[in-house]
Order: sequence, then structure tokens, then C-alpha cells
Amino acid sequence: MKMFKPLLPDGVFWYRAATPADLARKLAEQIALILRQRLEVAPRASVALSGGSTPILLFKALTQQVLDWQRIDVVQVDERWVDPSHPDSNSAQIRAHLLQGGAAVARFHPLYENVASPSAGLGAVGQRLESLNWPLDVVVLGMGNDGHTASLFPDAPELVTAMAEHNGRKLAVITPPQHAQARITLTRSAIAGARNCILHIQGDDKLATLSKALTEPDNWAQMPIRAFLRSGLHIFWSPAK
Ligand SMILES: O=C1O[C@H](COP(=O)(O)O)[C@@H](O)[C@H](O)[C@H]1O
Repeated sequence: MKMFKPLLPDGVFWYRAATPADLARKLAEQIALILRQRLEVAPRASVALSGGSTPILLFKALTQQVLDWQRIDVVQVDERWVDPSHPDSNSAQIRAHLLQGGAAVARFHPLYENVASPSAGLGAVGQRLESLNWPLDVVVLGMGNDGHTASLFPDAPELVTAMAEHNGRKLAVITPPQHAQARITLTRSAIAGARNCILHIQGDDKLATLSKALTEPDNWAQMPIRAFLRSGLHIFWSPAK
């Protein structure tokens, strides 16, 4: 099993664990610590969570954390435009694995509305997010092996707008040509503006993707994750098993 640490830019922190479960525990502790510290100085604290397969163990570990959950805002990094009963729904995963037990009282802000398309739902979802205190306190990103993060896909026609650095918009609709489902995602500026940004990845394939992304840091059009591989990022990695 390879467990090397890639050569990271200055100010990028690296954590690794022996298994995905250990990694999830370590990361949940770190997120809870940040949220508790924030709650000492602010009435509420926020965490934005990714979808896909990687974060499920994290959700389960996070739900075990002792936190004043009533004062926590849970946001999605991105969502596939499917009904919450669909197995690909990222919000359904958060509901099933995180918003349980003590964490059930957290305030959840799904990036979904029961309308035909993300374009039709964008206004209502955006309005919901306006009630949050910005910037977000913690954003936990995932990464696909095509270099996408959130739903910022390399080949999406909306990518340039969603990646605009000083785009005042927090959300973008994304229609990745390779995927059947349209998406809604936090924009680069909403993610990059967060107080804490974490990348959560597992397995040698993701490590290889990360190493590739680090070779051409400015070329985010091919691998949007590159825009976030910068000082202040905390990367949590473990082998896949
Ligand atoms: O489609 C998505 O993929 C990425 C990575 O997912 P994973 O299954 O490889 O963990 C995820 O970060 C993103 O939120 C999700 O919508």
C-alpha cells in the first residue's frame, strides 16, 4: 500500500490515517473543534458538506460529536437535481447519516427544491442560503478522479462563470455533459471564502489525481480542484480500506 505524502504548496496541511474509519473520526473531531470554537464567539456556526461515497463515514462520525447542534447550520457543497428519494441524492445522505440523534436538531439548508430543474430552483435555494452568516465556517470538499470538486466539472459549459474569483454569487447551476443529472453547486468564491477549507479523499487513485493536479496549479479549467490547492487548505487522506 502506498502512503507517500505529495509535495504540497506552502501552507497546505496534510493528515493521513490508516483506514477510512480512522480518517472520518479524525476529521469529525477537527470539524467539531472548529465549530465549537466558532460558537464561543458567534451565535451560530456553519459547515458545508460534499456528496458522493467518501463522506458517509464522516457523517456517521460527526453525528457522534458533542456539539450544540441547535446552533449549527448544515449546508451542502453541491447537489444532483434528483428527488430526495433517489439513491443519488446528496441531501438524502446527509439526512440519513448525519441528521440523526443529537444532530437531528441542526438547521439543514438543502440545495434542492421540488421543481423541474436547478435553474427553476436556484432563486429559492439562494434565498434560503441568504439567512446564513457568511462566510461559511467550514467547507469539506471531495474530489473526483477527473479533477472535479463540488460540482465544478472540467467540461461543464457553466464552469468559467462558476469559477470566477470575484463572482458575488454563491451558487451556480452546472450541466456536466458526461453526467445525466444537472447539478447545483457552491461557486469557487463561496468555497474559497470559507474560514476553513478541507479536502477529504481516500485511496491511491485519489492520491494520484491529487499529485497530477499539483503539477499545473493554475490550470483549473482542466482540473477545477486546482483552484483550492492553496495555502490554508487541510487535506485528509487515507487508503481506501
Ligand atoms: O459527484 C460528486 O463527486 C465528488 C466525489 O465523490 P466520491 O464518490 O468520489 O467521494 C463529491 O465530492 C461531490 O460532492 C459529488 O457530488
